[in-house]
Formats: sequence, structure tokens, C-alpha cells
Amino acid sequence: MGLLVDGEWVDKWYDTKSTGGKFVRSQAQFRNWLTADGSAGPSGQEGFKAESGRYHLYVSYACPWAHRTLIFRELKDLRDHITVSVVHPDMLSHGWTFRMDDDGATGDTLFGHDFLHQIYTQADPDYSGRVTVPVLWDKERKTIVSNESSEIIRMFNSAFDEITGNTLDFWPEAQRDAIETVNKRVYSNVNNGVYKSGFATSQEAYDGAVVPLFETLDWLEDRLSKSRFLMGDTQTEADWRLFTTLVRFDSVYHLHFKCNKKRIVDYPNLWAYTRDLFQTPGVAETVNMPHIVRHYHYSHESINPHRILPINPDLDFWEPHGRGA
Ligand SMILES: N[C@@H](CCC(=O)N[C@@H](CS)C(=O)NCC(=O)O)C(=O)O
Repeated sequence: MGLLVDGEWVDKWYDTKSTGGKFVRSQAQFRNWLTADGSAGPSGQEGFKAESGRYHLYVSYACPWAHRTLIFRELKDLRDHITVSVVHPDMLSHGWTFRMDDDGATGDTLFGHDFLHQIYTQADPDYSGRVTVPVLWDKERKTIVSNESSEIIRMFNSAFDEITGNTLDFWPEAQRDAIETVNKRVYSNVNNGVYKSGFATSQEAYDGAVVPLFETLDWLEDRLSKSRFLMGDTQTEADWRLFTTLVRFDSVYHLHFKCNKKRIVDYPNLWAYTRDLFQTPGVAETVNMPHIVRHYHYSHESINPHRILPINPDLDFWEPHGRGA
């Protein structure tokens, strides 16, 4: 675990001393956009035109943020157009690595590097900051397009539509304000809320995260008692952003991150909704539970110093969900 400082790798855990025990996530730094015509998009430089075979994703199956991008690659039929490398689940003193001694870890299929940080310094030899997944890489310009999952899924939502003929829209214009409102609350209290609970190093910081987490899950449970998906009858990005946290919750966050007031299986609507999303064609293939369980319990020494993997509940994500009616 560490970060790059002026292009040099430094092995260092998250600093929570300066923030009163609170975990504060840093902002992603590569913020270019892939677009259908290569124009610049909301931020970054121009020239990243959607083209088949040109782009590559570096992901971890364990990471909920990277998981979003893998799901959109499936939902938007991009599998034949965007290639993928999967890191090893253990994130230790070198950060994410391309070790291949675990089922599903592919190694760096583009360059044969050992560490993900080498991809960052290849894009910017003086890069300072965290080395995170996902990374969207441009094989033509040999640089990172983006390392921000919330933006990568919006690129995937539309940039390749002419190439794939898949015009499913998970970010429909008419619902954007409503989606943003839900995303904001879900991001802060649920997606990042579990991390803020788990990485807190003071009681106050933990309480400040875990209470809003369960208040928000209660609110979502109620909302999902009235409609199949968060925005009504059709899936939007809001559902997929929530899903990657829900699918990990009972196996990882409940115990490892001390989010243990309830499990997702204790919420009838949230649990059926999680199964409904899981059973969406293409999605189950993106869920690698062994990588998920291994990564968190093995990598976070400060939380689980003996690296013992828990027995965990048997969860049947294939059980009929009954939410279509
Ligand atoms: N803003 C980023 C966050 C990505 C992120 O934090 N990924 C984690 C894995 S779940 C990571 O790579 N952490 C390594 C680190 O912080 O050093 C996104 O959503 O794309």
C-alpha cells in the first residue's frame, strides 16, 4: 500500500491523523473523456475518439469503483471493443500488482509490467498521488485517459453507441437531476460510507459514518418497496453505482468494515433488488467473490493483522428475485 511522489513509489498507509481519524478519499487526477467524435468532453484534453480496440481497462475484481466500469462494458456490449487486464487481489507494499498466481488475475496484458504504478509513471513520469483502479488507457497515445470510474461509466454509456449499435441509456437526459441527487447521497453514505466506517481510526469518525450508512440503507429499502429500480421501471447508472457496494456488503463490509447493524439479506427489498441486478445478463460474470473476499481481508493489515479469511455466509444471488411483476 502506498503512493507515488514525483514518480517514485513510497510505501505508506492512509494518513488519518491529520483528519481526526477520518478516511478522506483523494480526487482522481486523469480526467479526460472518450467521446464519439474525439471532442474534449466536460473536462480534460480532446482527441480521445471512441474506436474499437484502441482502449484498455485496468481493473481489480475486488474494487467496487472498477467494478462499475466492468459492468458498463458488459451492459453496453463493449467486450469486443475494450480489452481488460485484472490485477492480483492482494494490495500490499507495492500497491496493486500484476502477479498472476490467482485465478482471474491476468497480469499486465499490454506491457508485462509488475506493478500498476508503472502504468501511472508511463503516462506521467512525475506523477504524485494514489495509484488506483480503474484506469482507462489509450493504446494509441500511450497515456491514461481517465482514472475516475464515475466518468468512465458515462463515457461507456454513449461514446461507442455508433460502433456497437447499443443505445441503452443509463444516464437519460430527463432524469439527470434526480439521478444526481440519489448518487450524491449513495456515494457519500453508502459507497464511500462503508470505507469511512472501516478505515476510521477514532470512535467519533466511525460513528459519523456508520449511522448515516444505515439511515441511507433504510431509506433505500423504503424507496425500493415502491419501484423496481431507484428511478422507476428502468435501470439507470444510480442502480449500478449502488449495486457494487450491495453485492460486497454481507461478505466484506458487514464484518471487515464493522458495518454490522444489519446485513443486506435482512432488508427484503434491497436483497431482492441486489439479486435482480446480479441476474441482469452479463453482470454475474463481473462478480468475482473470491477476489473480493481475499482482497479486503488480506490487504488491510491494520484491520485484519492475521490475514484470516472469514467463513462468510452462503449467499444465493441466483435465487428468484420476484421483482419483475
Ligand atoms: N475515484 C476513484 C476511486 C478509485 C479507488 O479508490 N480505487 C481503490 C480500490 S477500491 C484503489 O485503487 N485504491 C488504492 C489506493 O488508494 O492506494 C474512482 O471512483 O475511480
